Order: sequence, then C-alpha cells, then structure tokens
Amino acid sequence: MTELEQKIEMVNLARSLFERGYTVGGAGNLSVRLDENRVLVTPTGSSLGRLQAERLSVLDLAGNLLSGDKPSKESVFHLEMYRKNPECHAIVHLHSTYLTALSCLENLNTENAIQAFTPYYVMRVGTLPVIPYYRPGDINIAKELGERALSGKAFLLANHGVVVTGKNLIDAVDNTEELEETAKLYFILQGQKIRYLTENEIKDLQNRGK
Ligand SMILES: O=C(CO)COP(=O)(O)O
Repeated sequence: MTELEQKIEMVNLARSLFERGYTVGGAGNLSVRLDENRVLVTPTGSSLGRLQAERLSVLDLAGNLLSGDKPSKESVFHLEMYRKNPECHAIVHLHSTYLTALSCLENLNTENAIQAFTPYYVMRVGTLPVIPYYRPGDINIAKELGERALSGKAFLLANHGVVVTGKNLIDAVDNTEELEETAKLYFILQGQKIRYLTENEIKDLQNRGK
C-alpha cells in the first residue's frame, strides 16, 4: 500500500468506527506503522468521524513530527509500543462504551479483565490485562504499555478505555470490535451463570491459531 492509500484507509476505518458509535466527540486515536521508522497517527483533538488524509500526523519513532497536524497526546504510548514490539503494526485506542464501563469497575482481575467465554475473543485477543489509572497522555501509560507490548494484543486502561494492536489497521480495528462486543456480552450476562471456556478448549483455539 502507498502512503496515501494508508492515509485514506485510516480516514475510512475511523469514520466507520465513529458512525457505528464506537467513539464520540474527539475521543480515541489510531496509528499505523508506515515503514521501519515512520508512523501515521490521528491528530490531537480530532473527531474520528471527520479526519482528513492530508492532515494526519506522520512521526518518526523518536516522536519528531515529519508532516501533518499536531499528533494525538497518546502518540507517546503508540510509539513506545512500536519501539518495543516490531510485530505491532497498528494500534487502536478507544473510549468505547462497554470496554470503558468495564475499565471503571473495582476489583478487576488485573492479569485478565475478561475470562474467555467465546472462541473469537480467544482467537482475536486472548487476554485483557489492566493498566492502572493515569491521566490521558501521561508518560506512565507509555511505560506500562511498553513493558507489556510483547506479551499481549489488548490492554484495558483503568477508568479510561482500551488499547488494541494488530498486524495492520484493519486487523487492529477487527480485534477492537470483537473485544467491545465481548465486553457488551459480559454486561448482558451479569447475574447469569456463564459457562466459561475450559482450559482445554482455550488451548485448542490457541493451537489452531498457530
Ligand atoms: O482519546 C484520547 C485521549 O485518551 C484523545 O486524545 P487525542 O485527541 O490527543 O488523540
């Protein structure tokens, strides 16, 4: 894909997320690795429903702005994850309703906030560790995510939202949608007896993914 095609894809995927209610106002940010040393990021304060390809921010991995508008304040953690994990090619950060609701609960299992009860959650995400609360843009979010960047695909930011990675932007968006749906089901199922997947069922799904 050319750089322009990557920019147009980001605009279209972001608009689709916005139009389907995955994000509102100016919340959320997306990024994709353009090449070994450059990353495309959504500008700070921008609505994901109204991005413009020519205004998207291009940064080097050190955080220097190469072109476009001022980048997302969360670009600090996006860049840290790309530096720490060469396999990470795209990142979605949303304040989507059900995952953000989940992030506000007390006594979450910080190793994994959602125990698996559907196969696609296992196949697309696996586990959902919880990062402690820091204000949006805080450097500590980057530190915490950087330390875990090699160990998982999705992370819940306490009282804030979610961070999901992928092998390209479409993959990261699909993983995010699956995870938001899983959180929605988790709340729908509150008060009912869930049959969680067994360890063997989870292992079987993980083996098939390889
Ligand atoms: O979601 C956000 C903060 O967590 C939005 O921040 P930006 O507008 O700087 O991307």
